[in-house]
Amino acid sequence: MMIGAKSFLGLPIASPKGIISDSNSLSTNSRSVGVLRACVSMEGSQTMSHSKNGSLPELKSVNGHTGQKQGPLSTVGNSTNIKWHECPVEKVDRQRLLDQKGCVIWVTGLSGSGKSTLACALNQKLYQKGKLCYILDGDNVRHGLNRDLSFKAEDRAENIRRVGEVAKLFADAGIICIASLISPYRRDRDACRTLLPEGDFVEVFMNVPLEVCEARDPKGLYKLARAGKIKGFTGIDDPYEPPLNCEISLGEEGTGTSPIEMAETVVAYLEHKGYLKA
Ligand SMILES: Nc1ncnc2c1ncn2[C@@H]1O[C@H](COP(=O)(O)OS(=O)(=O)O)[C@@H](OP(=O)(O)O)[C@H]1O
Ligand SMILES: Nc1ncnc2c1ncn2[C@@H]1O[C@H](COP(=O)(O)OP(=O)(O)O)[C@@H](O)[C@H]1O
Repeated sequence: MMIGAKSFLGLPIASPKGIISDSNSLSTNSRSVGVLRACVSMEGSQTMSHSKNGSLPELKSVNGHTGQKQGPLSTVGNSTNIKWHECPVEKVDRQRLLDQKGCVIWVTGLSGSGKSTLACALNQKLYQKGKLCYILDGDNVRHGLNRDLSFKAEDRAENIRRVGEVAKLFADAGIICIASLISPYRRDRDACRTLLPEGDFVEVFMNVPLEVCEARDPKGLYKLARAGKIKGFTGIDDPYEPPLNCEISLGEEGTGTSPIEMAETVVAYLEHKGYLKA
């Protein structure tokens, strides 16, 4: 097992290069320091305050530019002559409205490891706390946006890239976006991580052995894969690369065994890192 799992606030988690055990260890952990810095800079750059009558927050930064495209023309990929469009209502303003910070909870693991179940339990827990979440589930996204993609390696990579970009937009909207996909390749997950500010990408590994996933087999897919009726099935005849530096590894001792306990572990992490307030 590549990840050490320890505890913070009495709950075990894995840290990028070892262990986060309590707030004292934050100063020695680069990613955690990054989170703290991000939080400080968010505080420092607030552009909203609540209006005197206590209703909607007021924008401080309105400067009359309400649709101007500024800056030079760019070329990005195959898109030529494009310009970035700024708006005075920014991420920090949306976060103040929602009283939370946008981020991406990236849930990775084998088919049957409990990704969708965790995503749903986590969404419910956060909803009960008045926090806005949205789930991007691999199975669901493949019904629409990614219906053109197969399960060969390059299509899985494109699947992850698109979901990573969409998740980034949700985080920019101030929403806690839960992306639950097998996402079997480290390189693809790491590429999504780099799309987001330090700390805003929380990788959650469903550390459930293949034998357990196969015994669950709720859709009968492992049986079909073993019978050779599905080719390139993750864990059977296609690879899964477990994370080396995830923030949370569920399935470790102390992270809980039920979906609700696992969701509580993730909520405690988000609370500890300051994502459940603006
Ligand atoms: N060959 C193969 N390998 C793995 N999974 C397969 C395959 N074919 C179909 N399925 C079903 O597709 C679901 C996984 O989709 P994802 O988008 O999460 O996969 S990936 O991230 O692109 O690898 C996965 O859902 P989960 O069981 O929820 O993980 C399966 O239902
Ligand atoms: N923590 C858990 N403990 C026991 N069974 C679970 C747990 N989480 C999910 N399951 C069960 O495992 C099966 C697969 O869960 P699912 O969330 O669909 O996995 P995935 O999305 O990774 O394919 C389902 O039958 C689900 O009820």
